[in-house]
Amino acid sequence: MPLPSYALGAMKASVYAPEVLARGLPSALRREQQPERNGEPTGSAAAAPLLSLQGIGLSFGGVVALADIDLSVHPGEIRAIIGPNGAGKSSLINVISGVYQPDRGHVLLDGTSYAQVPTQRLAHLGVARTFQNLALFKGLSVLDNVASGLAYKIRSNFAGQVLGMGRSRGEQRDTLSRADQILEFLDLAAVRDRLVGTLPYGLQKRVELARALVAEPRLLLLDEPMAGMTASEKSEMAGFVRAARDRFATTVVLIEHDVGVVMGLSDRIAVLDYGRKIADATPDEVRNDQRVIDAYLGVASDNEDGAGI
Ligand SMILES: Nc1ncnc2c1ncn2[C@@H]1O[C@H](COP(=O)(O)OP(=O)(O)OP(=O)(O)O)[C@@H](O)[C@H]1O
Repeated sequence: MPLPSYALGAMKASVYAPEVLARGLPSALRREQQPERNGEPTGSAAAAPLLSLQGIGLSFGGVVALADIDLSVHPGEIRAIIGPNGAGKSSLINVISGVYQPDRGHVLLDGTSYAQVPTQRLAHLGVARTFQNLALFKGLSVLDNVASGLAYKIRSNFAGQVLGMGRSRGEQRDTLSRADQILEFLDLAAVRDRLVGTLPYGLQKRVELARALVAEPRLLLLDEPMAGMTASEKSEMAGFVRAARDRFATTVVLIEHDVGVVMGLSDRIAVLDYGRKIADATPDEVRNDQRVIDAYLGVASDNEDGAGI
């Protein structure tokens, strides 16, 4: 479903307006609220990376979408990937989720190369994702949509499922119970039996998060989770993403246009520009990185009076 024009306008404005990037963030989103482990933020560089990208290159005809991208994301980290329009964010998340095969380089999850694992088996490795444009079953209930996030685990055969016999009955009970737990966790229990298509857009985005989370993935990929949302919905969603990381120890990689929200939510931020990674650092470092400022403004800013991202 295409995003409403007001949402696109807001997203582009947030990309190009440094004063938006520098704005104050709701206290619920401030980084000091994130959990610590032995005095270090969760996702510290001390642990081995859960996700590693090594020398990723991807072209579409003559267009270089990604060039020599390295990325290491550690367990429990919330990592944002940002960049101006056309920078390569979607291409990168599609490479990580196995939708695109890179022309060059390797994607490793816990040391295992994706090249050795068919894309459809990523869920079994513990990878779940949401999509930029909602990919929900609009004619099904919220509960059924969330339960579908566990479909890859159903082992019973088709006849067993249709007849509600044997192992399938127990599986069904377990699936629904887990879906109900996630609905409770994401404050969606009140709309459990509503058809997804009848819900406001912001709630549909949250249902998609619930469907990805129900399998308790090790790696959660979020493709513009706040796109089209109001400011308060974005703030709420950021809180849920952080809560999900805390509760399930999930590692989160997200791309998002609203850099103001990203700054408050992420442990580290990788910045792409024309398919290259130009920065990979903490929000504070990224905010003050001249290459990043230039990429977003599209001009050198020698005469900036300290206004950073
Ligand atoms: N399927 C495709 N076919 C041809 N070119 C593509 C395709 N997907 C992406 N590109 C090109 O690759 C480059 C990177 O695009 P990508 O969509 O990954 O950037 P992005 O940072 O996600 O942009 P946006 O913020 O506008 O969504 C762009 O030049 C784009 O036109």
